[in-house]
Amino acid sequence: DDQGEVSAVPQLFDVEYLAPVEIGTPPQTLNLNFDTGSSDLWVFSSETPERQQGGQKLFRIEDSTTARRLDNHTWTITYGDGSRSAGNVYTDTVSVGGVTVFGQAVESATSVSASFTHDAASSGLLGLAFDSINQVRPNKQKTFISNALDSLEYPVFTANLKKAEPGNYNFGFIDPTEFTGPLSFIPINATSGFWQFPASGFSISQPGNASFANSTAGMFVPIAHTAIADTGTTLLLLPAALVQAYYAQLPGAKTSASEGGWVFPCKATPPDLVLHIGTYRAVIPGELVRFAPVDTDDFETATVCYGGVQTANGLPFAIYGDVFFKAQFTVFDVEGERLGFAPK
Ligand SMILES: O=C(NNC1=NCCC1)c1ccc(Br)cc1
Repeated sequence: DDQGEVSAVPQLFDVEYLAPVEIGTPPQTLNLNFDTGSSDLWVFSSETPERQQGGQKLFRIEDSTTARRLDNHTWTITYGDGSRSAGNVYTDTVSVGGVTVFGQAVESATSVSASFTHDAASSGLLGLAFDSINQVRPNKQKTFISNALDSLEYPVFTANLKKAEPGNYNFGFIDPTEFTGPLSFIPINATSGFWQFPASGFSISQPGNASFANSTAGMFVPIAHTAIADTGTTLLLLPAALVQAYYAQLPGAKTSASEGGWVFPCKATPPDLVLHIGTYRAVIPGELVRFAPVDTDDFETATVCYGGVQTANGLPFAIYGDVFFKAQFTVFDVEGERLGFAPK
């Protein structure tokens, strides 16, 4: 019986974005991690072993009069960061932001890996990628957005994440008050099951100088890459050559084996990173690259900061994670298989 100390690292910085989901009858509200990088809706439940629970609110299956076991179906999933979960499958009524789906597959965890156990705030995940990569067997199940599509005014959802404060996801409409410039759409390739798109490279601009971002002053570095839009990943993970070229512009930036990535002096404000996506110029302000202090708990006293831009080592794609969505309002056009970006 493991009596070892379980140290909880306080989540002081935008590690993940949770939203309330109502499951069952009467509705049980759980905060789930909305993840455009996966396609399973799974929850900590009354079937999750106590030793693997870490304070999460549980979906109590036996308390829902509309929960139905999907016999002989199971699921198992491994995420890009190596975290894992697995279990049984039920169908039940699920509501998100006033949108209700009857008969939604709700995957109950009978096993979760340590990083999920130690994340008390998250009761599971709600996948928003394409049905093709749902992990229920022998019959794949549909995602919440796939099931909800016909009941939405427009077949879209949007992400409006923010630094150090709540953001929001909208389902079925585009709220023009949530972004400033024009929306720029690009087609995605859904063959992989992800929100996948090509990017041509990057340029650099001095912080807060948007006009500079569009001028030729910040030379364009043509490091083309394939990316996925993934709200389930915290950082912006890019090809090593691109990350190296970016941090080369930041005095004192270096890779740290102990911190597991690129770090730099906290006193410096990194240059803005401009990602070239088709004709769209996605400006990632340097203050978002200044992701978290490393040697203390606050930016004012820390000397070393951890970068919000890191290398997508060993991954098949670049991962445009939450750091990206804090800078760009994003439309996920499910029916049109397009992504729309706008500054905000
Ligand atoms: O798992 C992925 N995104 N979501 C989540 N990560 C951690 C918990 C949820 C992921 C998907 C595709 C690639 Br390529 C890399 C990572």
